[in-house]
Amino acid sequence: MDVKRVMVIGAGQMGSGIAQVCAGAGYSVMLHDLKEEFVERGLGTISKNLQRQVSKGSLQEDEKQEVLTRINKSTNLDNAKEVDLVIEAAVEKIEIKTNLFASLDELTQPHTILASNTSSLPITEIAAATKRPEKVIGMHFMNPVPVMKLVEIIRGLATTDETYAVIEDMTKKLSKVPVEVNDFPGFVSNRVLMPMINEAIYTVYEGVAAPEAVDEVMKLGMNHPMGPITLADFIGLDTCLYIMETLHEGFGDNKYRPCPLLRKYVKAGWLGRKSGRGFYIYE
Ligand SMILES: CC(=O)CC(=O)SCCNC(=O)CCNC(=O)[C@H](O)C(C)(C)COP(=O)(O)OP(=O)(O)OC[C@H]1O[C@@H](n2cnc3c(N)ncnc32)[C@H](O)[C@@H]1OP(=O)(O)O
Ligand SMILES: NC(=O)C1=CN([C@@H]2O[C@H](COP(=O)(O)OP(=O)(O)OC[C@H]3O[C@@H](n4cnc5c(N)ncnc54)[C@H](OP(=O)(O)O)[C@@H]3O)[C@@H](O)[C@H]2O)C=CC1
Repeated sequence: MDVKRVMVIGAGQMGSGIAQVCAGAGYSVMLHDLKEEFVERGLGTISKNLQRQVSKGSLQEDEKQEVLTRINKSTNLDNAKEVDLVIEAAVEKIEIKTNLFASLDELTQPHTILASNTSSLPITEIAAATKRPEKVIGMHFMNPVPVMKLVEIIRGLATTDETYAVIEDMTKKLSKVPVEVNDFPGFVSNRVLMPMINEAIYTVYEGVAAPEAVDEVMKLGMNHPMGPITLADFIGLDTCLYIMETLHEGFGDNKYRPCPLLRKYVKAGWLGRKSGRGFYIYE
């Protein structure tokens, strides 16, 4: 099957990045969110990123316009009937994803592949909400999508080799590197990354060091491009908490208990960079 038309669900930081790289690689993209203002915000981010490339001379102005014209707006899920692939990048909540996938299964054509950009949730459970589990797969991009090379591809229990091959091929067409992993909580990326971030938040919670000091230790001592507290703010503290909850529940192991300070910040609406405040304050 040849993918030509893609719907990206969720115009947040991940969905807008995914839409940008798909349109940049020549795919026709529909960017979908619940409200027009969210889609507009996502398009604004894409336009800003492309403009940065124009300013640096790595993209021509007419190429930027071409990329933008390949992205259409959607606030009606019925539009999914027009596409060959859906990439879902809504919030990291299992009930939101299973509801979306059940609706998409009804709305889309039989050949359409349904992919989720989930960070940690079981692909097999998302697939079970549909009557086409063989065409459901995890396609996990990294943030910021236009920059990061990895796409972790996750097979659910019923995902066929054919579905895998289509997604692997598309990942390469997006100039990304696919890595295949199995369906266990947090897959590989967040099973390794998120406990480190959670532990870094514990060091702040327990008064071992200030956020700035924790970040400096990991940047200068371990050569990480961003310290773990800055990275948590960058990912979104809500997303970090949901991933820790998935690991905790999925493995039943106390070593994955989310730090109470992380919970407190999310309850306060301090979600990190995207809400203007997390461990740090953003203008
Ligand atoms: C939670 C999950 O499920 C999985 C995840 O995604 S976990 C998060 C994974 N991501 C990371 O770990 C990111 C860690 N941070 C980094 O790698 C770097 O800090 C960074 C790439 C984000 C920025 O790099 P930097 O060297 O500090 O900044 P800068 O020099 O300004 O940017 C480097 C390039 O990235 C681009 N860039 C930076 N931020 C960007 C953004 N948000 N969107 C698009 N492009 C961006 C810049 O335009 C620049 O592009 P060129 O090379 O073409 O000039
Ligand atoms: N942040 C990261 O670093 C990474 C995140 N991911 C995963 O990508 C997904 C999205 O994360 P991210 O982009 O950071 O989150 P954001 O909060 O930035 O964006 C999510 C978007 O999805 C919208 N949305 C929520 N529910 C629905 C729905 N039912 N239908 C359509 N749109 C909906 C939200 O709208 P509203 O604001 O109204 O809720 C919001 O605009 C999550 O599953 C996350 O785990 C994967 C890799 C990295």
